Amino acid sequence: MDNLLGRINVPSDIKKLNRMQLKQLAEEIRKLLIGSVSKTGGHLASNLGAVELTIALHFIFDSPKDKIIWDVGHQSYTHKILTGRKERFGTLRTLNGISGFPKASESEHDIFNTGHSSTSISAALGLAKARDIKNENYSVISVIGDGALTGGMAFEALNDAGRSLNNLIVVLNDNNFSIRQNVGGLSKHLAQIRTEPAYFKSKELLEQAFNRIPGIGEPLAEGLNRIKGAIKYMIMHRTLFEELGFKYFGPIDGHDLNELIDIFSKARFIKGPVLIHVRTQKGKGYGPAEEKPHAFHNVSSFEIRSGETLNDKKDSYSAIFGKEMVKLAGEECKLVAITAAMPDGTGLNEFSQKYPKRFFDVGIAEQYAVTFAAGMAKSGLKPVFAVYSSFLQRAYDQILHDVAAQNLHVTFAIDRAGVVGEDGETHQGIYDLSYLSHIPNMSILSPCDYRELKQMLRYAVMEHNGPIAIRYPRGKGKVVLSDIKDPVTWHKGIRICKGTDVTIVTAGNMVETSLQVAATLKNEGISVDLINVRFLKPLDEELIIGSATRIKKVVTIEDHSIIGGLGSNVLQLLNRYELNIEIKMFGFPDHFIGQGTRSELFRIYKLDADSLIHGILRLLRKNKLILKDSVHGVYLGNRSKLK
Ligand SMILES: Cc1ncc(C[n+]2csc(CCOP(=O)(O)OP(=O)(O)O)c2C)c(N)n1
Ligand SMILES: CC(=O)[C@@H](O)[C@H](O)COP(=O)(O)O
Ligand SMILES: [Mg+2]
Repeated sequence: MDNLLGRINVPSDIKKLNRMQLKQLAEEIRKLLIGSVSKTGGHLASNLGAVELTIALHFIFDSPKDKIIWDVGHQSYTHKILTGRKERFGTLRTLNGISGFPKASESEHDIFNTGHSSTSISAALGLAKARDIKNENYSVISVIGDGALTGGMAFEALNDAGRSLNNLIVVLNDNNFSIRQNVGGLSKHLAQIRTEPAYFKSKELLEQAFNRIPGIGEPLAEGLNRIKGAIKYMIMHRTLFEELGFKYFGPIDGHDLNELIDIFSKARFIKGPVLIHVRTQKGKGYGPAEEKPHAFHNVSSFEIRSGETLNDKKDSYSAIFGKEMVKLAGEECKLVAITAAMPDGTGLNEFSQKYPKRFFDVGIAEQYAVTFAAGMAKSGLKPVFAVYSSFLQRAYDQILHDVAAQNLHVTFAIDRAGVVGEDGETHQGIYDLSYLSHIPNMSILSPCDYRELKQMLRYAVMEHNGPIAIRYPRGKGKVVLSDIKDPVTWHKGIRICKGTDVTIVTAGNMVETSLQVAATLKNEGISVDLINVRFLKPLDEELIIGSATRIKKVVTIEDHSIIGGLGSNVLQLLNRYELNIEIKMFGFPDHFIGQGTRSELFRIYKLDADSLIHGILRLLRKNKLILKDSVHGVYLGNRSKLK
């Protein structure tokens, strides 16, 4: 059979295909998606469900003149394939490869960068308003999933869009699934529309129906009209979207190209905001993904025949956190767990099964989750909100205003803290310290291994009182990193090894790297005073100042942005005590950190052990601690490191 995908170089090439060919194109794209994502990993299930939807959009609309905005953007792979990136598709999510999310810098067809949920309707409305002010003529389309629609921002935009006089198209891609089962009243509303479509009718259809009834059809008197309205409400429901001012079309079969093309071709000429409700199946066309859409939401590389991945999810900080939560819940009946649509990713699945009444999935609603937790804490419960670092960015004011200002005992289990890797810029969790450390009352910890995570969680829930955050990275860690077993005590750090030449202040996953650095430097005759602060806030002033004043050379190492991170906080500490001590900070610089594996990113940003050793040696050389003909003969053999 003729390979149709080979003929598609720009989206307008699709318009040359007939309906049968479009169907074939969909199958070719599915094959490419499965084959390629099985190697690179990625958001397979969502993309398999959006193939026909994307083809139909590009068949009717003229990208980039018409502007398509993908909410979250994790479902934009077919769009990428159809807009000139099929040859590079094998580089998806890899270092210097194409992004797993829309990126304006990558293509003119990627109108608006996304990655975090529920932004597309706001952005689309902004673009549509700008179009109208500038008297331009094009369509603006937001494609949003049923999960993303649970985010507050989506509602704020729907509320405003409902009064728009000009065309704006919202395509609701409803697969009845978020990363797991979707939750909440809205999800129920959508399910009702899906299963009882005749019960819900658009206003236009209702009007037509009533106008056909003799005697009522002609609007003879206002009174009659009112009666008509009352009857309508008795026998029919309108969708929420119509109540908000949208013209509603649906539910449409999102895998039927004819239906999709038909509705899109009409929608572009309608005045005012339009919502097209499309039903799709997450994972469509690939058995294992249809069966377990959650497992193929963001899958690592897998074997196509069996659908099996090599990734052992049980060996991760998230899994250890989840296990410890279950244990703690057995001891403390006030403990409750909250997630914003991420029960799998945060490790809370077992908790949700064992303690369903104490588990709350609030949907993609981080802001609400924080204030919800504040309410619970106010009433004496001990809420733990497990959330990814980058998604908690959303809830800054709720943390400050609702939790910290009232000194409420809410625990923030901040997963994916530090660089996360392949998801790239939007997902790197390297800003949480910057947005948390300046908040009064807040304590922040970071475990260096699984044992510390368990200790810290226990401390946070059982002993602490007030807002407290524990930040830990994506993926695996060591079970036990050092034999120091000190209990977690508020603001106390630990000295892992005592030294005389340089102080290293670090925490979390960078303790492991710093241990390697210290061991190599020791071989070279440099002795490191290695401090694991454990508490990133408040810092162990005595320990840090003691070491810094004794050695006078401080290095900080962190998996975080330098600005507002551990190094900055140590510098402020030295400044507060008016100590003029040299400090060198190793962390991420002031620009967005792109995609790549975590180890690639550490290497590029000189946060791997080798680069850090090199950096510290340079610093010491500058300080003339290491002389050209050092007494430590070893240096002579390693002088290249000092250049
Ligand atoms: C603010 C924010 N919170 C959480 C996430 C993580 N997340 C990414 S996709 C997703 C589910 C989206 O569901 P839906 O919109 O229905 O898309 P589907 O995958 O079902 O196609 C979640 C929770 C995110 N990207 N942004
Ligand atoms: C699109 C999105 O935001 C999530 O799907 C995220 O990619 C999940 O990341 P993890 O794989 O780290 O859970
Ligand atoms: Mg969905």
